[in-house]
Amino acid sequence: TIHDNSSTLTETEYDFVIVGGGTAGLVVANRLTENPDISVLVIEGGVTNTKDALNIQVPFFCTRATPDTPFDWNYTTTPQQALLNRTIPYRRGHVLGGSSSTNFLAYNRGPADDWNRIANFTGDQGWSWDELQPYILRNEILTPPADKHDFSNQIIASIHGSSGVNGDSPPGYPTSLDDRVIRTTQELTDDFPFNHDMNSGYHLGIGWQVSTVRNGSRSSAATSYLATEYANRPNLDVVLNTRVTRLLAENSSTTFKTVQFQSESDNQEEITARKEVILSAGSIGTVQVLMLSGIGDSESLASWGINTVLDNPSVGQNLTDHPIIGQSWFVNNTETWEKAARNATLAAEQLEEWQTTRTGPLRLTYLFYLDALGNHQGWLRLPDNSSIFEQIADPASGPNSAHYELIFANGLNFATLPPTGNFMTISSVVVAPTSRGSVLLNASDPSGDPIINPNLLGSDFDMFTMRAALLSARHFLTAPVWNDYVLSPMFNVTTDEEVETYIRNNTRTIFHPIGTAAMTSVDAGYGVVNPDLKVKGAEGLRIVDASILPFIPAAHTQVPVYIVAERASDIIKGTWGI
Ligand SMILES: Cc1cc2nc3c(=O)[nH]c(=O)nc-3n(C[C@H](O)[C@H](O)[C@H](O)COP(=O)(O)OP(=O)(O)OC[C@H]3O[C@@H](n4cnc5c(N)ncnc54)[C@H](O)[C@@H]3O)c2cc1C
Repeated sequence: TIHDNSSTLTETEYDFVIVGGGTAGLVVANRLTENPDISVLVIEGGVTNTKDALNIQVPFFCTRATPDTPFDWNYTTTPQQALLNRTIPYRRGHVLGGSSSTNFLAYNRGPADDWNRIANFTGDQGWSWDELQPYILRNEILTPPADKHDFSNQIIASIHGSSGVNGDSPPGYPTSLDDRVIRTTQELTDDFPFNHDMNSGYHLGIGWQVSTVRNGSRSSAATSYLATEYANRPNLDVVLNTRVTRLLAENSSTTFKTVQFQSESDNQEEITARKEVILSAGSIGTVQVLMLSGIGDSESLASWGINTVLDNPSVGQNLTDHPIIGQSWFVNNTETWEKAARNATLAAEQLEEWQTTRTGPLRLTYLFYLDALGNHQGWLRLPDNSSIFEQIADPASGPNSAHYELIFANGLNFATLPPTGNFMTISSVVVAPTSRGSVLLNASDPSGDPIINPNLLGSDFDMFTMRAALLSARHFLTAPVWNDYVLSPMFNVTTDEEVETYIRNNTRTIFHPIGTAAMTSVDAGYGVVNPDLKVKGAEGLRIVDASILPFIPAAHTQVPVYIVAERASDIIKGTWGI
């Protein structure tokens, strides 16, 4: 049952209490309640995903779901040193389904070596690519694209899940870029080879993007893992609009089975887990709850007026994220996003088409501004002889893992659309960054917004790679097939100095924070959780969300989180024999 607030909850104890009804939390809730004898409560701070939710449901409207909406926590970063001290909105889903309800829908499993590195680093081969295959398939149900076209030359259906929970599909509507992107992989094959399916474990090259879209609408953890048939389970309660404030340790021990939350009337109430509390509040929320509960670096906790229950300096450190920048060009084509963006009647017709048939351009994960996704992605490496490798060892997880990504979009992705002109945009993303940031509490208001510093482009490698990725996007457009299409760059950014200034002025985040409660081997001496995701030094407490990833995948992060949550559910079932 889904409750709007805690006043309608009748139980005060559940077998498991899950903090955060987001991407990971709803997977675990679903899997644990497959056993009718096990009771689960999910406590979600955000709002329902079904009211006023067009911006969540329509794939094309994904950039409107956040920021500055009730669906977002509306965080802001600290001034980013490498970005001329700019602060950046740091979007996080504040809604059932968490960030899977507000993200930009790209489906990426990451390269095999990303998972193998985690397995080797943690000493648990269960995290290896091969051993994770059943969990990858358990998550996914590949569905036909909205326009029902034959997609056999776009992705390899046989490597995708066909009986999982979370729907995805290849692009549902063709764009005028599609043929040209594919022709480029023929004209510049050495630099931009075609990859028939980037989710095979080998992701290098340019390929067709899969998105978490089912029947033309967003598929989120809320629409899939908490579909009506699951939400109706008598052993599952989900309470919305209820923020967890901290966990309480049992009489001066380090057993954390009681969750304190803020009720609608603003009282602090408590609920207890008979077996375990599972923190799934995401890379920001999870470590904030840990620190408010006295789990963290003791000196920092003292400075915030919080008694230390479990000293662990790793909590909130190791924040890793993907920086992104876009470049746009004027193009010789009127079939771009600008067409509907400048024509309210057409936009209304397209919305009507989506509402009646779930097809048409709105099916696309087109973004009206900021970061753009389109029908293709590319995963690419710096040349082996790049000068930066004289300074640092290759930070990618292996020789088949990308350093950067290109994303191709059929329009302009800036907030203010000029009155004339049609555009295309290629976004460049550093996907193997070496800079690390942190999430800390705010000394003047520890339970208010945390201090988030993703430290974007905070290393020489990241800056070097961003520059190379930006130039790579330009190189892509030197293929002859673009000659009659690309008219001129939107901005004249030519000299080394201009490129650097452009990067520092325009880089943002693609919202993939991970690593703040990192998983390490049992005897590592640092890190926050063990390979079974139990919090080091604590009893009754596990973490299942993006925060446990020790390294950032060279991938958009929702599918890695789904994979972690599927395996975690099995680990938890194993612990309790359920
Ligand atoms: C704007 C945006 C675009 C993105 N685009 C993509 C993309 O295209 N493809 C992709 O793969 N990934 C994308 N991502 C990243 C991906 O969505 C996330 O990595 C993933 O969803 C994180 O899952 P999670 O379970 O760790 O956290 P979340 O899904 O964010 O879940 C955390 C949940 O906990 C709740 N919560 C937090 N604190 C508390 C508290 N104290 N009490 C109660 N509840 C709490 C939150 O409200 C939220 O529901 C994007 C993310 C964003 C924000």
